[in-house]
Amino acid sequence: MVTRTVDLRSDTVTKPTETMRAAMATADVDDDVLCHDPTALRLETEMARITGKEAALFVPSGTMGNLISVLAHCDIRGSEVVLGNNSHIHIYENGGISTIGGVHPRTVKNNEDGTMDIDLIEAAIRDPRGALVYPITRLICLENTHANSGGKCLSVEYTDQVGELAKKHGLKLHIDGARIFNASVALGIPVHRLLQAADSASICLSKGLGAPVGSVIVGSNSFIAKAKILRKTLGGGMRQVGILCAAAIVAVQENVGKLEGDHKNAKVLAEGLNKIKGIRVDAASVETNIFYFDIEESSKHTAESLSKYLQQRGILVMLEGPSRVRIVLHHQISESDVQYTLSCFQQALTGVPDQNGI
Ligand SMILES: Cc1ncc(COP(=O)(O)O)c(C=O)c1O
Ligand SMILES: C[C@@H](O)[C@H](N)C(=O)O
Repeated sequence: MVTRTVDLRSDTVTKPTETMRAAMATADVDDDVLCHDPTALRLETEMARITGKEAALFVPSGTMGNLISVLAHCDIRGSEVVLGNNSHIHIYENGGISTIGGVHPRTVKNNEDGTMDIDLIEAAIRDPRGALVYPITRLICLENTHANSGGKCLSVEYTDQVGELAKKHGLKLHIDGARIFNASVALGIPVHRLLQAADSASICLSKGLGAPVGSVIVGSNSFIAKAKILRKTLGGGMRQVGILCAAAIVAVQENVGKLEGDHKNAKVLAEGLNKIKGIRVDAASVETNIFYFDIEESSKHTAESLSKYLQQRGILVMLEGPSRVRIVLHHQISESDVQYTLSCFQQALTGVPDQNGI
C-alpha cells in the first residue's frame, strides 16, 4: 500500500496551498473583459513592477503567453522568428506560432547551456534585400531557464548581447521566462535585470511558484494592448479571473523564497543518484530545479521499468526516452522526500536495501 506520493514529473504538478485557496475564496472580482478585474489588476501591476516593464497581462497558460507574444511582434504576414531548435515554443506548443499565427520558425541549434551561438543567430536573420524570396525576420526568442537543457540559466550578459543584436537588426526580443524566477534566484540577479533587454516576456506562475493556473505576459503599454486583443481572439478573455489571480498573487508573495530550496534539493538528489551504480547524471551541472539522468546499458532497468518500480512506491518521474528520465523539484517536495526517493532508486538499481532498510 503506497502511503506517500513524491511527484517529480514537473513543477506544474503542485496543488494550491491553503493560503491560495483562502485567497481564491475571498477574491475581489469583476468582469475582466468588460472592465478590469481588480485582483487581476493587482497581479498585473505587481508583475509589471517586478519585471521593470510598463504593463502586464494575465493569461491562462505559458503556451498562450508565448503564442500571444510572438503574434503581437509578428503581426505582418510572412514574418519569421529565430528560436532554439530545443526550445519549448518550437517543440511543445503544437507549432502554434505557425498553425495559428502563420509565423515561420527559423531554428538555431541550442547549446547544452540553453544558449544559441550569437553568430548563428545573426546568420539566421534574413537579409532584407532578399524580401522577394525570404520571410522577414521580426523576432528572436530566448528561454530562461532553458527547460530541455536541464533548467540552465541564461546569463544577463548573454541576454544583453542578444538584445543588442536584435536592436542592430531592428528586431524584437521575446523571452520565454516560464522559470525566470528560478534563473533570478540561481544567478542572484533581479528578474527585471534579466529581462531588461527583452521587449516582452511570458512568465509562468503555475510552475515553481506553485499557482494553480496561469502566466503573465509583460512588455510595453502598446505591446500589452495588442496582446489583450490577441488574448480575446484566442478565447483567453476571462471574466471573474480574480479567482485565479488571487492565488497567483499568493504564489509570488510566498514561493519565490522557496525556489532556492528546490534548487538545493535538485542538487542533493542528483548527487545522490550519481552514486548509484547504473545511473549517470551530470550532478555538477545542475543549476536550478530540473535535471535529466540516463540509465546505463549495464542496468537491469529501462526508463519504463524503473518508472513503474518507482510508481509502485509513490514516486512519479517523466520519461524522456528508452533510457532517459527527467526529474523536476518543486516546493511540495521535502528533503525527506528526496531521501526516500534515493532509497527507492538504490533498491531498484542494486536490489540492496540501503540504511533505511527499504
Ligand atoms: C520553458 C517553458 N515554456 C512554456 C511552457 C508552457 O507553459 P504551460 O504549460 O502553462 O502552457 C512550459 C511548460 O509547461 C515550459 O517549460
Ligand atoms: C512538458 C512541458 O510542456 C512542461 N512545460 C513541463 O516542463 O513539465
